[in-house]
Amino acid sequence: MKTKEKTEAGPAERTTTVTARPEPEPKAEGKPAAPAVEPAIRITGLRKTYGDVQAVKGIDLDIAPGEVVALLGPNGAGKSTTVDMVLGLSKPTAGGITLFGKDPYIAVREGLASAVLQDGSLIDDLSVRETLGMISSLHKNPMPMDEVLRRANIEDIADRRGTKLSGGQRQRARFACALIGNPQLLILDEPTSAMDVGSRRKFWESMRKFTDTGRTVVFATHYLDEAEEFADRVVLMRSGTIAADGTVAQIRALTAGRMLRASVPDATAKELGTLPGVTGATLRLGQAELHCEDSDKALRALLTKYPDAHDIEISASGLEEAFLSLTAAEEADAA
Ligand SMILES: Nc1ncnc2c1ncn2[C@@H]1O[C@H](COP(=O)(O)OP(=O)(O)OP(=O)(O)O)[C@@H](O)[C@H]1O
Repeated sequence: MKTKEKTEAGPAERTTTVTARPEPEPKAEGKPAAPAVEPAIRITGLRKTYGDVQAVKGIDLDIAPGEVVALLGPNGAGKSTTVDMVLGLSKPTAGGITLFGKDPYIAVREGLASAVLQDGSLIDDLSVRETLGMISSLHKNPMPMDEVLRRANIEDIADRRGTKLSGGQRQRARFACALIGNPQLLILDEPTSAMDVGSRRKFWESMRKFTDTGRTVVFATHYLDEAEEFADRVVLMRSGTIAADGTVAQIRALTAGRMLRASVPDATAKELGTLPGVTGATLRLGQAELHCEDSDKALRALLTKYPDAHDIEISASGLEEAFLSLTAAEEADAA
């Protein structure tokens, strides 16, 4: 595993890159026979422009077979545009993509790669089972129907038509459509956005079983807890570039420092923000969150100035803080 930090010159293209590829697990018995040498996804110099909008500004990315990668970024960062190109649904303006060494269109046609997209639809006049049966007939090595229904947690709605499904049920049915071809690479664009808490949990349990078989998953999400819990690597996009790339721990570490939380009566965020050791402060209903470069110094200063402060907690900065800090850099660049 190698770690490297790189800061490029131009502000719009500035990139903090931690390259840290978790070694893929050795192949267990029964794992799909992916070609060992080819990356599951190789992206080189990828660009996409829509008129004046540069949605993707020249990104390079390798994803190894067996990796589970979360694609994060604020709205408009270029995640969906990248995913569409990876799946061969839209053409790059420049650059190249291969999936297991093949053109994306061919890899998808051969059933090597499959996707759950934000706006995919089902066939309204068919039941979920019938739709799955139809898709299954197009594939060489489909997953058995019972296994798909179980993995996608849709056994109870298999005989319902597409029109009779709720948003979360449709999302699970679309997941089943992606699974039925038995793909080695699954790409998910905000896969749980319409799901309730229970369905989200079941979805990720099922996904864990899927990746335990050595397959590759790339998912775009706005739920940082999903990335934190599930991904072994995070790629953070910002303004069409890759702002950070590494394990969750490495991305977290990009925002050095700690978070000090406390109940602080009679304070203002401005005063708290000027305490020694504190780099930023928020205050809501007496609950303070202090971003600290030196939490020991900050704690001493806090208790000296506010002896009534209580319920104090100090923790390492989380992925959310890293995300906010790395995307705040974008706002600063834009200003
Ligand atoms: N078909 C299109 N025509 C013109 N501009 C587009 C098109 N699709 C995307 N864009 C623009 O490209 C940029 C990247 O959009 P994209 O949908 O890839 O972002 P995203 O990271 O997926 O955002 P979100 O999290 O909101 O889904 C945005 O500025 C968007 O407005």
